[in-house]
Amino acid sequence: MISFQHVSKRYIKHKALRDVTFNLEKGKVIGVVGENGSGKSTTLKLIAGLLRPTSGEVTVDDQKVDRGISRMVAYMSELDHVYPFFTVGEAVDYFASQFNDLDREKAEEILSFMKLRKDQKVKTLSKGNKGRLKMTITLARKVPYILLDEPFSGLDPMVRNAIVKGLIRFVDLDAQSLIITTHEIREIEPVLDEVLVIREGQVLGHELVDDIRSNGRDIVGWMEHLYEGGHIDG
Ligand SMILES: Nc1ncnc2c1ncn2[C@@H]1O[C@H](COP(=O)(O)OP(=O)(O)OP(=O)(O)O)[C@@H](O)[C@H]1O
Repeated sequence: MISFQHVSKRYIKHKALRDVTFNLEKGKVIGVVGENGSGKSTTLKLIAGLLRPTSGEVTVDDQKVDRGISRMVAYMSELDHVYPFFTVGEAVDYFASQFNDLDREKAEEILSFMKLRKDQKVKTLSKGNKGRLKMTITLARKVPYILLDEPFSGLDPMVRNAIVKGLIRFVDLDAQSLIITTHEIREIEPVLDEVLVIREGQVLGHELVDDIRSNGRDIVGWMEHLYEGGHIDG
């Protein structure tokens, strides 16, 4: 379980998260959604141990997050982090040398699903294909928590649905959780178990998708309702 207890994060002047408390259970696909600048990436970076909370505590499976957390958490950032002169195959080899939990067989399977060739140079890949490569490298790691920050940016809408479904195929929900920040709520809705809505650094809503549906709403309808009410919990 991932747990935030009264977590605040301040960047020099700006308070990106304000006294946030929530738990994310294991074995689920969780969407972290909200407007630009609401604090979604900051939340993921705190789980990945790339940032430290200004106050409060973040734990993963009861372990306080520190640098060693990379054994439990695979994080895919929004930014380019793959050396441009590598081929796709070399990029996979490089990350396999950095993370001994990277499953090469699975990486090959995902590359072929993503329609990437191992001899392609990273610098020649389109933005969408770079995104696919980053997703491949992250999803191929055998860790309990996989974090994807805006994985669909740059992907054309025609393939987005297929990629969303593929994501699930490559996650072992008996042993792994997938946590995704996204603005593409409608595309991701079919695979989500749980949604966490962040607004201006606070938790605006946190609900199981089944519970949202049993109230006769879809996620977008539920979010509209939340934003209208301006209800803050957590
Ligand atoms: N390194 C930084 N230094 C200063 N301010 C930052 C830094 N990173 C983020 N912020 C600010 O913190 C707030 C939350 O940023 P964050 O990136 O977590 O939002 P987000 O919800 O992921 O946004 P988006 O949907 O645009 O990616 C924003 O106001 C942002 O400008």
